[in-house]
Amino acid sequence: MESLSEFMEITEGKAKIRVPRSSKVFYNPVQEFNRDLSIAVLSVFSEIHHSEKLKTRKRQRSPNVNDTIEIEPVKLEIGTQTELGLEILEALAATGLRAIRYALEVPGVKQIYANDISKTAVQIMNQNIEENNVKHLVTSTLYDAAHVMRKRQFESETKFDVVDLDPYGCPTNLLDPAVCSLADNGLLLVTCTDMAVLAGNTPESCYAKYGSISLRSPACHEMALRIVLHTITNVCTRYGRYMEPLLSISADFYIRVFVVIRTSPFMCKSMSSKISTVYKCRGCNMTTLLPLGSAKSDSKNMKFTLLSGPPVDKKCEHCGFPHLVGGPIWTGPLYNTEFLSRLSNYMKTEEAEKKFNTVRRMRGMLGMMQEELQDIPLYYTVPSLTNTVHCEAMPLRYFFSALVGAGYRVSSSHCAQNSVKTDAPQSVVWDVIRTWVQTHPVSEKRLQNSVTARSILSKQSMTEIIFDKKYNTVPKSLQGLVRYQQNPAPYWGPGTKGNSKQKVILSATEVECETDIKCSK
Ligand SMILES: C[S@@+](CC[C@H](N)C(=O)[O-])C[C@H]1O[C@@H](n2cnc3c(N)ncnc32)[C@H](O)[C@@H]1O
Ligand SMILES: [Zn+2]
Repeated sequence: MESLSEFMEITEGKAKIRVPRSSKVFYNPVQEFNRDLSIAVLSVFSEIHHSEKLKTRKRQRSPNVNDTIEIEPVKLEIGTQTELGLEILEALAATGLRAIRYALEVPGVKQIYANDISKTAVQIMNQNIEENNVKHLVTSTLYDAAHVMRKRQFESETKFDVVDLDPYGCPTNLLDPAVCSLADNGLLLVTCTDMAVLAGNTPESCYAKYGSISLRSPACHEMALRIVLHTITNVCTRYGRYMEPLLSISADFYIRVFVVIRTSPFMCKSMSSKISTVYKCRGCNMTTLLPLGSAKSDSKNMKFTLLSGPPVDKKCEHCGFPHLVGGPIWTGPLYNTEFLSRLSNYMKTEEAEKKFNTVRRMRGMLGMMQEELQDIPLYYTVPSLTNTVHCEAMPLRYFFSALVGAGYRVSSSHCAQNSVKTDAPQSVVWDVIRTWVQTHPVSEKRLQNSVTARSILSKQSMTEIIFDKKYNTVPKSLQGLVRYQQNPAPYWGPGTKGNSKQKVILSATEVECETDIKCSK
């Protein structure tokens, strides 16, 4: 062990921890947002979990009580052991910071298990647990994470209520034991930092790790989320279980999903209708989805059918280029709307205001998620559309107003600035661009050099498009909130094994959007 002078003290939330200056053990300050959000999610989840447990207990004690049993909300305590509280595994705990913060900040905890495979990490973790006075709530272990989870699955009477996987890079080798060690209605929290793989730089590695081909596209960050949700679904269904996302977030250099794991062999079968293959045009980037199956229910039964494909012609109807095939990806919802609204209500409280350094960013992100069209997977970005035809940039609000005026629904995505989700057909999206080009013409030279632009612009617009310069894409409720984090902090990026020095990119500034178009730093 290093001497005390070789440690630096870090305060985050209610925890004060020591990390060796040599930084053999991982501490990434940029992940504070990730940890804050996890604490907020767990706080809300803990309340729901607790009242479910109380209901189950009441039912067991008096079996004749019906399903509509009412439970008075109980104020759960923080920092003391709650009998029916959460049993949480932090499988890759490093310095123990996250686990200690869970103990000091999440209400209704029964026990937290903080595990790491590194001996040095566990030594430092033990010291941190002691100094934060949470020995009664946090137990450390020095094992391979898979071993801890399998041991729980096979040797314990109860399973974990929460499993948190926060690895360097890819978590998929731990998903099977994680799913098997979770109780029914338990919560799985997963971080993935291998964004290059998930965003389409190495589709073959993505297939090897996640069982899905990633594609480079403007919507690659949402596609990354959907690849991971597909992978978790795929693991779950092997065990007669399925997952339901409470929250899925793309932030900074990583993604993080919070999914509830439930058991139902019947629901497992219907998952094929929520997983789709992706066809992406090589020329104009338009993406078309083909679900693996269809599940429709009448009043009595669920009917499963196979679908015919492909959903696109050999050549793209807009630009004539062929398609790349990617996926499969999850095409069900990214969020549970009821949970989102409970979480954002919690975020508005004074308690949250005092507790989290990153509260403004969390509010902004959650607000955006609540606005997002849940039934529309993937998004366009306006710069990518205008770049495809080489025309002048178009403000996001013009694009929104054109689609709304033509009778379609629109929203942004929290994953990317200038993003547009819409139920408008692809041809209408191009009609907006065609109409824009009428007053913002593309140079003849550029047209000559781009087959894609020529093909798209040679067609007549079939939709009446009106641009409303005054349209505001940011609802009043979200104005003044931090929506997209643009300039990350020094040492921004995921850590790597055995090296805690990260890429240095720009300075730390939050971006606040009063309107949708320009974000001032
Ligand atoms: C990204 S860090 C965890 C950071 C921590 N969750 C936090 O929020 O501060 C990853 C940790 O996983 C540990 N690790 C890597 N492979 C492991 C395995 N198979 N089992 C347990 N721990 C492992 C590493 O030693 C490292 O401390
Ligand atoms: Zn095309």
